[in-house]
Amino acid sequence: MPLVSLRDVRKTFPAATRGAPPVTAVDGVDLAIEAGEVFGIVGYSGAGKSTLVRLVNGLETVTSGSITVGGVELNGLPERELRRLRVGIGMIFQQFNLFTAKTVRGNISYPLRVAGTPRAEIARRVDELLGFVGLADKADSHPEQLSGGQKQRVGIARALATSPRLLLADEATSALDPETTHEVLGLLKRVNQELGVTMIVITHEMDVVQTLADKVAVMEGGRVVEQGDVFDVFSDPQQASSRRFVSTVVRGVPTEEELAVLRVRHPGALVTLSFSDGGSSGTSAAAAAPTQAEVFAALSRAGLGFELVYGGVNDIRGRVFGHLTLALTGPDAVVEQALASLPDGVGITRLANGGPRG
Ligand SMILES: Nc1ncnc2c1ncn2[C@@H]1O[C@H](COP(=O)(O)OP(=O)(O)OP(=O)(O)O)[C@@H](O)[C@H]1O
Repeated sequence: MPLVSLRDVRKTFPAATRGAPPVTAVDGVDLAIEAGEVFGIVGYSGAGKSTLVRLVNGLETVTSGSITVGGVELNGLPERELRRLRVGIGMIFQQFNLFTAKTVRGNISYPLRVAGTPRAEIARRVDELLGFVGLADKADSHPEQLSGGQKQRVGIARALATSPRLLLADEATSALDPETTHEVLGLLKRVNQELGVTMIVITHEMDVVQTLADKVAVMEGGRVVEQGDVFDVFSDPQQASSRRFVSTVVRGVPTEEELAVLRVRHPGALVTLSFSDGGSSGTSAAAAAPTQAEVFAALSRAGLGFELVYGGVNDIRGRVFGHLTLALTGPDAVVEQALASLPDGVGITRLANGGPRG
């Protein structure tokens, strides 16, 4: 049985102003999150991601549908039971949400004090957590004396204080610089792997999904438009709306603005070739995918001139996919013949000349 299960979940908020229609923030979502998994939820701002996690920890109630956590149905659960359930769910936030008047120790011990844990036990647990997040020397500091990364480590330690099975992270690294993001992601990975904590991670950052998540759901307009294994969804999204979102976060796909510049600079045929080598853990189909060298050799054999004008490679836990945009020079017939001669397994997107755009 999944640890978290959502069935046809809807959440509608009343209109903010009189006469305006109500806002459907979550619109018929089905998800199953297995114990031990890191599940990413991605999508544009306003897609309904935050509302979804607030429903999972019972901070909001569903308008219709069902959410179970550890087999317990949240809908209609009395407040006391809900509070008990929340002890098993940690949450971390973009802005850390630390108590500024409390020390690091005070922040981390807070959930344990609320839960009525004996003093000696609190002291022992907080020391353990300070060690785990690498802040033993900051126990008596106040949040304003800490860097952003250190604040988030306190946030993580506080969220773990009651030993939850589930951790919800809402844009937990979005306020951090890339290096600090990397550190915090490393810590979250340890939380999953060493402590076995299941995670739901909301993010708009590719690095986060790439580093942490096993599975991902793409949300748009309150709906999950696509979900599955991270590598599959990011290397080969099946739905137009997830393709649009994915192209904004993966490396190697030019933005509309960049494309406009490329089209001016390279008036001939422009194509993006997509590769997916699958890597060591790839499926047999992915492992048989052509290498870039084979593709370049096929283009040369066809007598086509080409120039690499844009590109990038994405590595998701050793499985690699990438996009290369080439400006092709040669008569139309040769371009067509060369593209037709490319080995199977190479995605071809025409960006200019002789086909649909984008
Ligand atoms: N309490 C509320 N009352 C009214 N409308 C709300 C409320 N909370 C969220 N919404 C609306 O629901 C929709 C989804 O919001 P939500 O914050 O869940 O999206 P999101 O994907 O998390 O976006 P962001 O990344 O910007 O936080 C938005 O249109 C938002 O304005």
